[in-house]
Amino acid sequence: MSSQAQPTLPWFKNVPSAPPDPILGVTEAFKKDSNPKKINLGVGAYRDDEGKPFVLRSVREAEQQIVDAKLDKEYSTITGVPEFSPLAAELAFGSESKALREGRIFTTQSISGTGALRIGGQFVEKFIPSKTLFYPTPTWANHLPVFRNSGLNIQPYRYYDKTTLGFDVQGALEDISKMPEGSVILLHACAHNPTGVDPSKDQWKQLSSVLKERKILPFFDMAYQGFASGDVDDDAFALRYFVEQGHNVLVAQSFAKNMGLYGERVGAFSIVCDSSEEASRVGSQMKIIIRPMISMPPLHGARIASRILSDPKLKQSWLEDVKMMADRIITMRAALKEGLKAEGSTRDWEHITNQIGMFCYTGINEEQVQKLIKEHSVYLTNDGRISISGINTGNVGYLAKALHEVTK
Ligand SMILES: Cc1ncc(COP(=O)(O)O)c(C=O)c1O
Repeated sequence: MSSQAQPTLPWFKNVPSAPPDPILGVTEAFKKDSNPKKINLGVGAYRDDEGKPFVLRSVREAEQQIVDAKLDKEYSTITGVPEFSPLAAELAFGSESKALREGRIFTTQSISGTGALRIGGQFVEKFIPSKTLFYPTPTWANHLPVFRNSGLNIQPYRYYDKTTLGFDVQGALEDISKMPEGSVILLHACAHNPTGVDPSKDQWKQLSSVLKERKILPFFDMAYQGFASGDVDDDAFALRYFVEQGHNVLVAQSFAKNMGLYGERVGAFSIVCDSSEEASRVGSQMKIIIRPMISMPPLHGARIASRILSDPKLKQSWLEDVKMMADRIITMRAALKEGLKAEGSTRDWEHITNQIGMFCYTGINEEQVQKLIKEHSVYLTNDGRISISGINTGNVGYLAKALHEVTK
């Protein structure tokens, strides 16, 4: 110990205040606003047409079954939910998946999508020598600290073209051509957050072939399976195609949005290997990554998801609700675009309905965002991203008016 050591008491006097989280900070500001017309377009948790949290019928029913079966007896004996990982893997990779049948995929329960990304990041840090992960620009704000805190060197690649408001395929391919062999690339499996812009099927095929040639390892973040098209299998196209093409991939899955289980933190992390023996080795390492982080995953939410995925009736009801939620988002996108037209806006708002999924990149600048917040009590992130889940038939007219006011 140095003799120059600072006095230790009081212990925390040098701890500075941290800046608010860019997304959760929006909700904090929203809560403080007393305007009855205020709208929260920050967080992407699904809301019904009255702006209330939505509990899926399948979730209610599965929860009742769990209570009736008195599964609480197992609370002190089980480590994680044994049937959950195979069911999650089947949802992601498809029941027809050859890799799955061959036992080449290791899957483990995780603390929702974020926890899956984090343990995946840690695995990359430990076993992929380059320790470098390329992320699309822009990407979900939390990706950066998740991977940085996993000890990775993170680098951007071009994804969104602000002039075409679409996927910058040329920019992405050019950047991929310069990625060092052995790097990892983060891909949003569907419903890219925040842009709502996904590659087309042909562009996915092109990406698959280029990434394979360049020897880049794909890490899929699948936080919105079902929210892009309303169909969970269609939304898994890119991931399943890559696996069919022989890629080894890492996958983070979240059930927060598509089952409305945000608070239960239900997720899974998978690695597609070359053999079942390799999957078993990889799995043994994942276990020792997870143990000191969370020891073991929680039961309740994963039990709900397992029941839904294994009971044909519950699964059908769930798939219908996924479709309903995705359709409501499409309807609200159209209503917002129509509302802006009705206000007399002459701006091009076509991208509102061209984009897919929970989020819409409005294309408005930071000054306009601040005006929306301060003058209209409409809350959103600084980059102009709005969560469609915060829009409903009751507030879409007010929102269109406010958006027109700040952009005319
Ligand atoms: C792109 C993306 N990935 C991952 C997540 C993680 O979500 P969760 O940890 O709530 O499952 C989110 C949530 O907003 C997201 O938008």
